[in-house]
Formats: sequence, structure tokens, C-alpha cells
Amino acid sequence: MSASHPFVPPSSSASVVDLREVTRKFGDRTVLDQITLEVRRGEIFGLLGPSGSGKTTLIKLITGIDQADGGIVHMLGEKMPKLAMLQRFGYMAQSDALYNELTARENLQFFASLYSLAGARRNERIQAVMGVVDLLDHLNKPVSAYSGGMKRRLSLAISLLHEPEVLILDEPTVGIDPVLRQSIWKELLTLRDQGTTIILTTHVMDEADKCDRIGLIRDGHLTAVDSPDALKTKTGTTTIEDAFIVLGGGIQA
Ligand SMILES: Nc1ncnc2c1ncn2[C@@H]1O[C@H](COP(=O)(O)OP(=O)(O)OP(=O)(O)O)[C@@H](O)[C@H]1O
Repeated sequence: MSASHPFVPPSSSASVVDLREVTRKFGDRTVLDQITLEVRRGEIFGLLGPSGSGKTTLIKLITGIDQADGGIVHMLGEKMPKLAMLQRFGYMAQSDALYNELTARENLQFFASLYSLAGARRNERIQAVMGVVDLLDHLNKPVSAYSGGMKRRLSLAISLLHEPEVLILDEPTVGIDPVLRQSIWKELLTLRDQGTTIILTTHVMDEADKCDRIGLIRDGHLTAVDSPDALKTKTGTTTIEDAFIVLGGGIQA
């Protein structure tokens, strides 16, 4: 334990993301209030909550894009924010961060260079990730000619480029049709089985059911963390949607 943080007990070795009493305020409004949470290695952890409950804010604190006003965030044992960690996780933001005037391939090449991917390996990874999101036929199109769903898929491909240990996805399947959504989930489950830890937010209940564990956020408080089955058992319900209503999670937008 570091002398500078005497009050924080060490997290378990299986913990990939470790939040201790994390608080975030905007002005005098507390948007996240004392969140303590461990995400375990090799699990898919889903964050659910009504619109405005704090999911994206929490994701941004985990990635180090934003900084907490109180508490401590660790990823892979490192205190966040930490620039060097960018190499170790993949992040898909809620709004696509793409260069519209460039082609998909040029976007991928740009991000590959940030991850020091070059030569044959770079091309191999570009082919692989664009295959996952079914965009291989559109590699040379400018992103400005992409639909909203295609842009989401390209953003997902970019987050996978460097085969990160941790994948952080903010509403990854919004605007994606059900067939492709299924194939993306198949890929997420494969990545999970290969040891990748995945943290995502979703508004889709059947996606929540596919997560190993779910955290329910309401008004900046983490009100429940458990597996979908355990949450249903605890609440005496048969669907995640009903479990959330019982737990006071409200209905998703
Ligand atoms: N930079 C900011 N400045 C002020 N308020 C903010 C800022 N970012 C977020 N908020 C507020 O914090 C609250 C939580 O926002 P957040 O985006 O985390 O919610 P969310 O659960 O991700 O919502 P959604 O499901 O709609 O994406 C909201 O009330 C939002 O208006």
C-alpha cells in the first residue's frame, strides 16, 4: 500500500478496475456519490441506469478522461488518470470521435499509429477489426459517407485495434441493427472468453442479461451490483427490466 493513500485497502488481484468512494460534482451538484466498485478480470460488466444517472460520467472517470473530486480510481493496478494506460484499454465513447473527411482506413491507420501498430501487423489488425464489425467492403469510403450505425461500428473497430486488456464501451450498440448487434455480442463474448475485461453501458435489457454482472446506477448512487440471475432472484422477478423496476432503477429511455 502506498504511503500517500493510507486509507485505501489493496484491491483483490482479480480486480481490473477498482473504484473507492468515487465522487464527481459539477458545480454544487453531486453527479456520482461515493461509488465503490470492483470490476473483475475477464468479466463483462454492464452499467445500467436511467438517462442522466451518471453512467457516462463513471466511464469517463475509469478511462481517466475526467477526474474524480473525491475517492480513487485504479485500472490494472495503476492510479488513474494516467496517460500510459491509453495503450492498455480500448475506449468507445458515446459520440463517435472520427475524422469525417478521412476514409475508414485512414482513420484506422491514424489510431493504429497512436498505438504504435505498423507494417504488416497494422494491416492485419485493420482487416481483423473491420471484419468483426462487418465493414470490410467500406474500408475506403470517407467516413462522411457512413451512416450513423456504420460510424458506431467503426468506432468499435478502432477500440479493438490494439487488442486491449480492457475494453470500455459507452452504449456500443446504439443505432446498430439486431442482426449485427448479435454478431457484435458474439465477438464480445469471445473476447471475454479470451480474457478481455469488458465494461459497457447499455439501455437494452437483453444485452444486460448477457453481462456477467450488472451495476445499477440511480441518481449517482450504485444501488445494486450482481449477476442478472442473482438480481432476478433477489427481486423475485423473471426479467431484468422487472428487477430494475423493483430495485428503483426506473425504465430506460
Ligand atoms: N461536464 C458536465 N457539466 C455539467 N453537468 C454534467 C457534465 N457531464 C454530465 N453532467 C450531468 O451529470 C449527470 C449525469 O450525466 P451522464 O452523462 O453521466 O448520464 P448517463 O447516465 O450517461 O446518461 P445517458 O444514459 O443519457 O447517456 C447529468 O445530469 C448531466 O447533465
